[in-house]
Amino acid sequence: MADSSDYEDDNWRDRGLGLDPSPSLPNAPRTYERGPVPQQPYVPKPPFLPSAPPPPGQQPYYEPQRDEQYGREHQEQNPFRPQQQPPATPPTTPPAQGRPSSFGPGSNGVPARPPAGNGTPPRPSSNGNAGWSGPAPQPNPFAPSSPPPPPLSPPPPPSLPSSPPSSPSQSSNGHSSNGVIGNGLPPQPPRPPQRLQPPDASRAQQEEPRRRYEPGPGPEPVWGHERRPEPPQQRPPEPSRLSDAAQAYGAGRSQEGARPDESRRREQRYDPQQEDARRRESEQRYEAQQEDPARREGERRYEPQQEDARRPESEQRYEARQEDAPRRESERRYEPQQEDARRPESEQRYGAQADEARRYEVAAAQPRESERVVEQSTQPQEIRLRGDGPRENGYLTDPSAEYEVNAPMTEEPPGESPATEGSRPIGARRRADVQQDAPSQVPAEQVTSHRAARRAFANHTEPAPTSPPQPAAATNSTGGDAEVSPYGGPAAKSNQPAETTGDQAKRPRRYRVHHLRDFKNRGEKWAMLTAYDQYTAEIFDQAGIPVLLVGDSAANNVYGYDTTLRVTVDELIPLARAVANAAQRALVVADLPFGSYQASPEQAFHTAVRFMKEAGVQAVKLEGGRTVVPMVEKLTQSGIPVMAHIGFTPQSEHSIGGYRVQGRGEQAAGLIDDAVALAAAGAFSLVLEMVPGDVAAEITKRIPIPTIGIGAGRDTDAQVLVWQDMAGLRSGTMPRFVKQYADLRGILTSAATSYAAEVANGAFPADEHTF
Ligand SMILES: Nc1nc(=O)c2c([nH]1)NC[C@@H]1CN(c3ccc(C(=O)N[C@@H](CCC(=O)O)C(=O)O)cc3)CN21
Ligand SMILES: CC(C)C(=O)C(=O)O
Ligand SMILES: [Mg+2]
Repeated sequence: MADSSDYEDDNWRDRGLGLDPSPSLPNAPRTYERGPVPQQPYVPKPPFLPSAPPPPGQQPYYEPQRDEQYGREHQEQNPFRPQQQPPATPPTTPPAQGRPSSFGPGSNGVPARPPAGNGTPPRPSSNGNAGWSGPAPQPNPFAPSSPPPPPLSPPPPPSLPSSPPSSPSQSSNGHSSNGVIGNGLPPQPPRPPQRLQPPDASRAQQEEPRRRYEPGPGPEPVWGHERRPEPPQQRPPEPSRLSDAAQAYGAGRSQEGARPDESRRREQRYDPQQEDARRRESEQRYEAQQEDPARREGERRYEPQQEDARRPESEQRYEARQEDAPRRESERRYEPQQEDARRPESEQRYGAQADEARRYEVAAAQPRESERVVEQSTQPQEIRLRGDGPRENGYLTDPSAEYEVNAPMTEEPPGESPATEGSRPIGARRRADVQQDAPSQVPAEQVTSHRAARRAFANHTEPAPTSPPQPAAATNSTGGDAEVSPYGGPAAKSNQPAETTGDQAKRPRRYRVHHLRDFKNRGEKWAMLTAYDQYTAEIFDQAGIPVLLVGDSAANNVYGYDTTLRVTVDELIPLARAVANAAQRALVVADLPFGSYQASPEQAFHTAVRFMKEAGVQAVKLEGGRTVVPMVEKLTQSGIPVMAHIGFTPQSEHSIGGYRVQGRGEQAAGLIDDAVALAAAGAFSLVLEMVPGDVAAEITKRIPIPTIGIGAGRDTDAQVLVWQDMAGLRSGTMPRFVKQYADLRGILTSAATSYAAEVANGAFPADEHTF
């Protein structure tokens, strides 16, 4: 029986459950991560990581020394860590041996690059051989020399552990919370017992659990999982204990076939013939578009001189992979509403975007003679976005102080003169200044610039009703949920498309936490994407993505760091501001960076307030299980919605010991406990990263808040992917859970190559580009 002492004395941390007792970084400073926290002033002690960056200009960031710092073995586990390149390897040479990946060449699903001479210059690096999109994609930077390490525990059994979570040896996995438990590190200070909610159901029956986010009728415990709108006879019995849960889970599985819509979906997923047909249909439509003579004048303007409708090699490669390569099981599982999301179709629906893509593709098939000339210019540049500059780390210098002390805000009216800008903190500028560039803030009468006009056009050609599968949920709870600020101000949004017909009318003005809860209640799945800038935010927002995450994955997808641990609050806030400003409907969530919330609930509060004030996000996300329950409580009680994140928590990769699936075998119980505790603490949703599918399914049933899976199977309430993975912008080895829906990298490479070639051969600029 897990009583509150399980949490008060932190016994649960010490139940080593098959964890590597000596994960990486035994000597790493832990000041930010686990300091003797709450009462002590927060004093940054840089360098906070084992390898402080070198002074500017001294040595390359990814110097070999980092091998020594982290160890070769660890580095090999990190698919995001830019590695030293074999200098002799030519850029177009695929890796001889790579970690098995569905996106690498060879046996992993990506056909080798076709020979040159088909109109598209060779890509500097093919899938499967490059690292993050950050610094210097070089030949084969990620070809590991050994296969990934075996998982900590054997593959998950067909059913969940049968022991109740009250068993001390199983009620926690020891590190599912944040990956730093049970590894020999000093325990954290005890937490106030009254704040913690035991996850076991027996206690739930004795006490009225918190139901902050519990929707729907019925006096169910907060960890009840009767949330999905399934026929009552199909519901498994309410599991009050884990053993029951396992039983119920099994029952739920066996009844899957009884759910006609579900089984139909799965049949479709696994029907290659149907898929082929859909693909060909899509391609035909796409080809028809290529011939479409009805192009807008404004687009002709950008048309290259030498029209060549041949699609670039990049697309052929992309499609070839989709068609020919043996697709992995995981890809099939994650197939969205099948071909709906395939590019040609979506291009058709998004007319303007399709034409734009075509322009690029036509351009990509341009001058071949000059390829050799521009080859050099298309080589990956050594762009080191990683800051060598001052490293303030973005942490509050004094989290015990009031926010206003740390970052004073001057709430000045929008019309204020910019003359005072320099003297104010970034946050003080707020939207008054930024909104001019934010599509959501530009009134129609101000649409005078080319960009603004395009925005207005795009708004009028918003996604057709059939795409992508929009959660219709928002409707009921929002019906006429016109999100007009009662306080006036930027909520005018006069360029926002009118809520007219189709799904547009079903979408709320702004997705809010309760809409996500409604989705879950109705069994409607939805997608979250990361976004780090204005345009992606705008695009995803208009595509109907209800939640955008400004992830700390910006570390490796924007800043070029090797892990998310490096990104700071000060680095993330500007990105979050751009996204929040650009997103009209989406709920914008920002990750709290590593070190910015673990110290204490107060620290978490101050950091979250910064994101709310300075970036304008509507919610924050933080990683960890029961260890962060006090932080979640503090934030939610302060009016800050919190998205929790358990399973593989990248900020704890060094403690976890690499990129590993979490919650296998006996760890499952602890993970479930974490999920239940976080829901009880008030989190509005829960990310499950790299969690076995059956465990994620069980958690999804158990808690009333939406679960968002990434590498957690199909049974979570929602999915999330890093957008550069989803759209094929970055190269390199992809995690298994990634599916690429486009080849942006190929498109951009072609565009840049063609541009450079035309500049080189004098084709650009032409007369029409000249004033
Ligand atoms: N571009 C990008 N995509 C992501 O999914 C992502 C980021 N960046 N940055 C932050 C975290 C880190 N994440 C990661 C990183 C690596 C693996 C990975 O290598 N997984 C392997 C091994 C799994 C195993 O050992 O079982 C895989 O094949 O999925 C997974 C998640 C997810 N996040
Ligand atoms: C992968 C998602 C969930 C994330 O945390 C991030 O992008 O930072
Ligand atoms: Mg993150």
